[in-house]
Amino acid sequence: MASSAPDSGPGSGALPSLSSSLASSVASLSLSHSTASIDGDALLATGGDVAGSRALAARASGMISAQDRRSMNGHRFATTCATVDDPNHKDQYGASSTPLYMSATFKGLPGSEFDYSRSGNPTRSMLQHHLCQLQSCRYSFAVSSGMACLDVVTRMLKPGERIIAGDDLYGGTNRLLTYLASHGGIETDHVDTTDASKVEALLEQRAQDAKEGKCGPVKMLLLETPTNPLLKVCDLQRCARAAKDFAPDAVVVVDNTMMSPYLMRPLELGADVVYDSGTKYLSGHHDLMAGVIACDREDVGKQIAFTINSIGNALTPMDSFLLLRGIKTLAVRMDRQQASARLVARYLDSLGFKVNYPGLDSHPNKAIHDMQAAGPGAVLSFETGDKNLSERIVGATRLWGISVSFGCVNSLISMPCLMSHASIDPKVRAARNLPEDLIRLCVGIEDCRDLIEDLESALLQAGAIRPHGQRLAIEAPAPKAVETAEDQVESASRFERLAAVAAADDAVVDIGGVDSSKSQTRGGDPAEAAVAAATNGELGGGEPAPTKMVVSAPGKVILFGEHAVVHGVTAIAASVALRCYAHVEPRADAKISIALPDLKVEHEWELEGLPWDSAPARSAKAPDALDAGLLKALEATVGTVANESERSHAASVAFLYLYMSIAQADDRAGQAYVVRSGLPIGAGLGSSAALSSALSAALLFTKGRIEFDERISAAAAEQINAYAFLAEKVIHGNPSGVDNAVAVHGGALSFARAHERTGRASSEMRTMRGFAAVRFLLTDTRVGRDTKSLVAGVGAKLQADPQGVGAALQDIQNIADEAAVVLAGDSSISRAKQLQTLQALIVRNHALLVGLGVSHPSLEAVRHTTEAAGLATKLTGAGGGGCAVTLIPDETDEQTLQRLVADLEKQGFACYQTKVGGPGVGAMLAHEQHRRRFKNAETSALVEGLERGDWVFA
Ligand SMILES: Nc1ncnc2c1ncn2[C@@H]1O[C@H](COP(=O)(O)OP(=O)(O)OP(=O)(O)O)[C@@H](O)[C@H]1O
Ligand SMILES: C[C@@](O)(CCO)CC(=O)[O-]
Repeated sequence: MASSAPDSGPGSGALPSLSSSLASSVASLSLSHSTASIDGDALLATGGDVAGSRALAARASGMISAQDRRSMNGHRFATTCATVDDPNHKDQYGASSTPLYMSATFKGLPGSEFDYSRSGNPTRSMLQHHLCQLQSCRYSFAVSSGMACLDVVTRMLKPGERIIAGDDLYGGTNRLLTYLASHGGIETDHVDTTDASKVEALLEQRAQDAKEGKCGPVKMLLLETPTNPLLKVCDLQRCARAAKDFAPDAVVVVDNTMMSPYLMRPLELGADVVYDSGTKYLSGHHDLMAGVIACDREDVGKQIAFTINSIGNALTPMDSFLLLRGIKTLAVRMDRQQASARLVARYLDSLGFKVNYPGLDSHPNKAIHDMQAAGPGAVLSFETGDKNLSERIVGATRLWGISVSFGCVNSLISMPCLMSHASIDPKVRAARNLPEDLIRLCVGIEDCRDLIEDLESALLQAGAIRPHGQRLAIEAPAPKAVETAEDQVESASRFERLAAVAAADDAVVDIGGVDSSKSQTRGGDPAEAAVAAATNGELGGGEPAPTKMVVSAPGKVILFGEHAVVHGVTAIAASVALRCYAHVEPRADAKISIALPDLKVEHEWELEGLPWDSAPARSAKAPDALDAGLLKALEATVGTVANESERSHAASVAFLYLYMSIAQADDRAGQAYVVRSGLPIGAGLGSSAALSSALSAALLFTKGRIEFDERISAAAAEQINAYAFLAEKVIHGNPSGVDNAVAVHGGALSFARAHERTGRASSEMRTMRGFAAVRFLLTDTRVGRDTKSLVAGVGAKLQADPQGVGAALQDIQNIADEAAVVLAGDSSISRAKQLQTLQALIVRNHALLVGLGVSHPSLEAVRHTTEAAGLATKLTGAGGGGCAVTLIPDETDEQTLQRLVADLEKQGFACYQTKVGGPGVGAMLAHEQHRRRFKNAETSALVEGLERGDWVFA
């Protein structure tokens, strides 16, 4: 048999026993090749250059499969894994499992095999013997971690000597090498090891430098393939040969953790030392830390044995026991994990992500990898193009645990730049082309269908992909039932990948309220969002208030809880991709004007003619309630204008109310506002809240009440929202605040207002991450109605029948609670189940709204039509006409949808599918002194167009 690790006696520093057969010669024993042979290693005794001849044999025959390869004991690998048998350590009771010797010391006469566990422990000896069998080598050592392996092997070097290593190393490896340079005088040159010619050139260069006394000799070539996390592959044999040619004294060390001895044997490819983090595949369960070193060279083996005994980092008995147990299933685990990893890689690849995995034909060094390894392994990484998007994907997975490390039976997901490689300076990461958006996947043994399903739902939820046909033009293949993992991979064809920027726009935005640390608002339309980001990112405090700008805010769709939310019940709503735009610029005269082209109205007022006496006292915060005196005065001001429609009258009063609440009485600078709506007005999609939010933001910005900072800050958003709520009150009477909360914050949220009925003291908002991935069809009945009177109507009903209406409100609260669980985005409910539940809740909620008297025959017609197509519909917003919302399940094919839309349009309704969960209020500056700050051409062009007057608001 092969010997186990040479341990040494306590404190002696001398070489310890090689095996129990040599138990008598403990402290003074020296290693030799013959002792290894004596120890039963007949299979290994192939001559002086064992590793070299193995390498030749391996290359000549091409790599044999991982399953077929035989171990030194003649068995195939999986058999060897499961068969722990050390003839020199037979258990006295015939225990089937290796006993755990939890003993620091052993009694006995000098010369006994074991005396002190730092130097030797029976459980560890069994493990090391087993590792020799698995790795087909003579010397194996088990230490406390993978990093401990590197510590041990680098201790072979002296100050002044050098290391050459790859440039895509594990963060911990990098950290230790940096430490060695600063504290040990051992410098490392990093090189792109995927290009062997670069390794050769550097070795040659350093050999020359050393000869000329410019630097010390290279004493170690440290390789890792495939690398972690980019899965870059280097030609081990060619690099090892180059080391022998140019730096014959250097040891070639390979970190084989990604492959494990099952898939790759670097000793057979010319390496002198191989180490594995045993924490990973060897143990497989993430329940221990261990490192394993293998080598065949006696001189190196001796040095390693000396170091381990001296520094005392040999593996503990307990961890040795656990590692031995884990190793028994290495082959079966790896087969399963690798098979699943291949499928996951194919799935992501077919969605169009850049996937790094040597199992894919697209891998640039696949041929080299296939020559030296028996499989691609179970770690892969992919890029999304956007760090935030990656964070959302990682956060949205449920089965994939967010964790560093790999090799566990459970699947893991991580962002190396934030986790395992965070210790590498960001500049160094950038220089080494480590993408900040990289996501690493470490595939476990779960059912691959579940893994892909979970990944798919996270990608959907994060806005990285969407079902084909979410924009009506695209044909979507009908979904196939998922029976096999292959079916699951094919499900990728049902989705299209969203461009990174668009994806960021699609995604749900975190909102303030409950978690203020996440409170951020974003810019508006895609282009506008870019402008807002570019602009806001550049303007610090102290900048003059902008004078000319466009502000926009989105409408909303309420999925559950309209009307009830006015009375304290929770509503669930999300922003839609239709927006209201407010353009403001200075006027030369002391007048203020507003144009409302959608309602064909324009107003102009002398600033001095406004009822300033009724204006509220200036306060830092928006007042909670309307000032009845000011309202009355403004109604009179607006009311003097002839031909005013009721709608535009309300909007005009709301505008003046905001103006006088935000501007100072002594502010004589005139302003001209133009407001345009991309939303149908008064159709239940929150046009009034979008108008109120856009006007509130435009006034607060231009009057210097809030500043541009890094984006629109949480505090600024809160101000915008508070004033928008005032304007909503003017238009709406008794709004709950949900519409303006969505318009300002964007995203998707559950909202409950403060209300005495429920005893809630302040309003509550929570992000609903699961909303973004759900598809909706909005149908506008084109029946006009007025939210103010509908809300008032429900209020009157509640007063007349507190019990009956109270019960309905409670039912709606229950619906919202159930929906919140489904839409929170972190439940363990499958997507199909989620959509089914939502459909049932939609039906229930609509029935209750009918009971509240806010439906309309046109809405019932929409509902009947969609019901016939098997889809659930409810009114959305105030009802009484306006819009209905229909949930479109993933499996709805495009033809069915087109037929439904045609059917609805035939009845005179207007249909559109819409994205939900996009950004909230956004601002675009046209401020001369800031123009040079705009970052990209697209942004500058937009602003120039605005200034040239390309934007027509009439
Ligand atoms: N672009 C606009 N121009 C002028 N007034 C507008 C504009 N957008 C909204 N409004 C004002 O908002 C009112 C419509 O608000 P209302 O609350 O009745 O409907 P909504 O907000 O579209 O629907 P819901 O409140 O059900 O979501 C209009 O009567 C008008 O006063
Ligand atoms: C009907 C209602 O619930 C929604 C209007 O979009 C009123 C409100 O919440 O302000």
